[in-house]
Amino acid sequence: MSEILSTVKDACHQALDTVRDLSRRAPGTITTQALCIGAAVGIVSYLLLKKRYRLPPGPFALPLIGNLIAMSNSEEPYYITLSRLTEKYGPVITVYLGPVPCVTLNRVDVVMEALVKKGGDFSGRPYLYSMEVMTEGFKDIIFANDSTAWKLHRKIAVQALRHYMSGAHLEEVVQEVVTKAVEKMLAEPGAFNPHSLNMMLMFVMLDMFCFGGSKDFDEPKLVAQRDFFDKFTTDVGNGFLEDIFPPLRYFPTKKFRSFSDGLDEFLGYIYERIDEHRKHFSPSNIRDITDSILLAQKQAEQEEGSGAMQFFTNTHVGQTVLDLFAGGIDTSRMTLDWGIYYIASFPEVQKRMQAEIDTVTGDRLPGLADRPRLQYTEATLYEIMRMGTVVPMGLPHKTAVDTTIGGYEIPKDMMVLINHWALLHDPEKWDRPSEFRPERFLDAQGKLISRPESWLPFSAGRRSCLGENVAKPELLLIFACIVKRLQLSLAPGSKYDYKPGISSFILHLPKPYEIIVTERSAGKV
Ligand code: HEM
Repeated sequence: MSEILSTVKDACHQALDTVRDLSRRAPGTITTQALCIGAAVGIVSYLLLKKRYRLPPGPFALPLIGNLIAMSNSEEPYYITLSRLTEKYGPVITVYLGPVPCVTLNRVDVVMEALVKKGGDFSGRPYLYSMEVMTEGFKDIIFANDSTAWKLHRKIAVQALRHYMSGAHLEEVVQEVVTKAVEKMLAEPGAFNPHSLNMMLMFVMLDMFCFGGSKDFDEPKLVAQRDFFDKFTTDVGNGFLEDIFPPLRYFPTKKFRSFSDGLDEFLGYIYERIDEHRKHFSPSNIRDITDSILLAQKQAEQEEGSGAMQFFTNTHVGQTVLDLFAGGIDTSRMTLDWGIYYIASFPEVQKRMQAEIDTVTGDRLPGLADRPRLQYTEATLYEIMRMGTVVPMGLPHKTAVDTTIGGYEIPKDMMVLINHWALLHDPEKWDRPSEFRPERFLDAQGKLISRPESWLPFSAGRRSCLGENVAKPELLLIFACIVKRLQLSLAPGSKYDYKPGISSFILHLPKPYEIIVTERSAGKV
């Protein structure tokens, strides 16, 4: 009892100090008084929560606003700020997204403790209103909380991807789509920004994987979805006020209304494609990922009966397809933007890739069977992914129980973010982390070393990326086919810059740049 009293006394003293400070700075007005009272209430609750749970330390957070002002600082993305703050607070840092506390993990040992050693404690997803809307009530994989339905759909999606990887599909689709993209690049009259083309390359590719879609880069429906998607990921990456301040859900902001209108169209596109598949579905001819998921739905119905299908409705099917389609496009197209940028910026790396690819493939395009012999090219991909860090703060996790991390107590239902940028740029783990050096992934004989412990772009544990085994060979083949056919260089106006252009918690893109491409004589296949 006396401990609780002294905690309350301490909290009140600290709150009063802050209120006095605020009143001294801007005395008199009603707004100031309201701010002071708000500050006092916020600080008391914050300090009580902190004392009760020994929460990890972190920078001072304003009541209601939390650390949002510091986070929106355009000078430096917040994941880089957090990496610097580890010197003061250590690797586990509490920040406030508005009034919502959130624990960030900024070093590989605490990340592995959370995601692997105590995997079950950290495998939830926090409730986000915008994602509830997007996932039609969390009937998806990516944002669904740890549940029976999530486990089932994750398993089905892994099976669908494995089925797809078992044949020659991946290699054929990559070679065909990259050949089209290369033609488009060569048709550019001079320097051009490859962003839209990169995005379209991934859109066409995922459309073919998921729906056996058209290879046409100018297909109007696909172009419209691509343009929506670009805006959509920027909006989602910056978050919605509706997630933080619930009353706004009844009076949505313009940004939220535009998100929800675009989403209706995007979902319409996905469901239209699935409906077409249902009409021509045959279990003996599985054409693509959608067919694989429809097959799983049919098998579940035969085994369990229609009464047990509440976890496998048509909405679940639509959302699983959406997870693979959108999850696959977004991360890969950002990796492609970074990759083209680095390859064009570092001619000596490009030259080594081309020499390796030419030796291994002669006068044909690279294929999956070449992968073991494309060690330098694979090392370049890993370095692109390290430097590019396309999902810098990962996807949010949530604790399922009261637990601990790095010696701190973390209450149940706490949002937890993994700072992938910090792991991939940790100076304790990487020699000169801001330099682009693929050879850091090779041994003295030029062979790939085993995965460095701080290289976790796909995360780890129960929630780890289920597309890792598709994304790595797919991206390797894309880069290998592009540099086999083309010589890339930065256009005279574009200079290499280590700092990102666009960034948010789930977005990390280079500054807009232009390239010049020419056809290689050794690349004629
Ligand atoms: C460069 C490529 C990619 C990167 C860097 C990447 C990274 C990630 C990361 C960091 C997560 C969050 C893990 C966590 O919560 O701890 C994730 C989750 C996920 N990724 Fe990927 N990903 C990539 C490609 C793909 C592809 C190609 C697909 C599908 C075809 C995919 C599907 C998913 C799904 C469905 C999840 C959610 C898993 C769950 O919540 O259970 N990703 N990815």
